Amino acid sequence: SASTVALIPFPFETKLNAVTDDYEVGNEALGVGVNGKVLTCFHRQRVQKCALKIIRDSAKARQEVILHKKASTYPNIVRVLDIYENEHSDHRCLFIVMECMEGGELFDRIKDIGHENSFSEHQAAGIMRSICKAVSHLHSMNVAHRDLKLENLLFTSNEEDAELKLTDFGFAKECSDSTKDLTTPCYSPYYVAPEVLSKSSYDKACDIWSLGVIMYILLCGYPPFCSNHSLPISPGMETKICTGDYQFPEEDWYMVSDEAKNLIQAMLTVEPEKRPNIETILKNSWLSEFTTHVPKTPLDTPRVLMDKLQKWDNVETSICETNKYNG
Ligand SMILES: c1cc2nc(N[C@H]3CCCNC3)c3c(n2n1)NCC3
Repeated sequence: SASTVALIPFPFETKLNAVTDDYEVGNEALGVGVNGKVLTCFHRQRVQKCALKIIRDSAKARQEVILHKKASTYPNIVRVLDIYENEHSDHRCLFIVMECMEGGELFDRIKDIGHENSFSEHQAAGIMRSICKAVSHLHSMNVAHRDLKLENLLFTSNEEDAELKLTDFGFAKECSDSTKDLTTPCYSPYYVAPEVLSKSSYDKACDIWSLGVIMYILLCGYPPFCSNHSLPISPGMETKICTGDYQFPEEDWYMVSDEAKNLIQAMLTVEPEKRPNIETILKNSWLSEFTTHVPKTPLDTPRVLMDKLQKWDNVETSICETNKYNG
């Protein structure tokens, strides 16, 4: 059965004693993710509040833990403090102890801001810069996150100057460098299939698309692609995504700068091979000079449209296969 499949060993020290030896586990659920819940926990000696994510042990779970731990030394990534391998309700589980992000999800901060005060293009640029820095760290170590969304971006505190960090590596994947290293002996050029040559480098490109969707939502409060009825995804919506069919409705976008719109358009390029990479994105003037350059025009985030923005937990959205573009 799956549980007897040989599991890849961890390339770092994990703890085999009970997590409750060292932490008192709170019963407050901080959040619920695709593959596990997040609780509060308190270190008994250090008297430090942390976040605890419990996932059932499997090859996929180990991949998530290994990649998150590897990335967690970077500033804009949620820090992993301890990993425990424990039995839990007679299943082998992995307990990931992380720094507790007291400010909650970016998703909720946008909804709150939508109802309280204006949310400036300047603030949106600051947020995008933090997210792009996290993504550039990941891409520099050839890891694609593949699940960039407002729910996976968390603030360290509720203060104005809180830091924004990326979490949830359940879909993350090591991917070969975008400039395909044709010398690696993993395939013979005569026999290599097109998807082998192209697929892996597109994992990073899919992160850039998600950044475009996040930036669009930050600036107006609703997503560029949504299904007309309340279903999470619909054939009409999938067509709009695959053909890059979205608009900047004048009534919500007239006060947004052209630089911002041009940057979104670049990130929402349908062909992955034509999409700019994260280094190019970070050099964009809207991001690099946002301290002086980006206008501070207040956006009146549309309140009525905020309801369109919903959490899509546990929805397997059908992503357009890259080979549709090759057709
Ligand atoms: C570390 C990790 C973490 N994850 C959290 N929530 C997760 C739940 C699943 C979707 N991504 C975010 C929350 C947190 N923290 N802190 N604090 C408040 C909510």
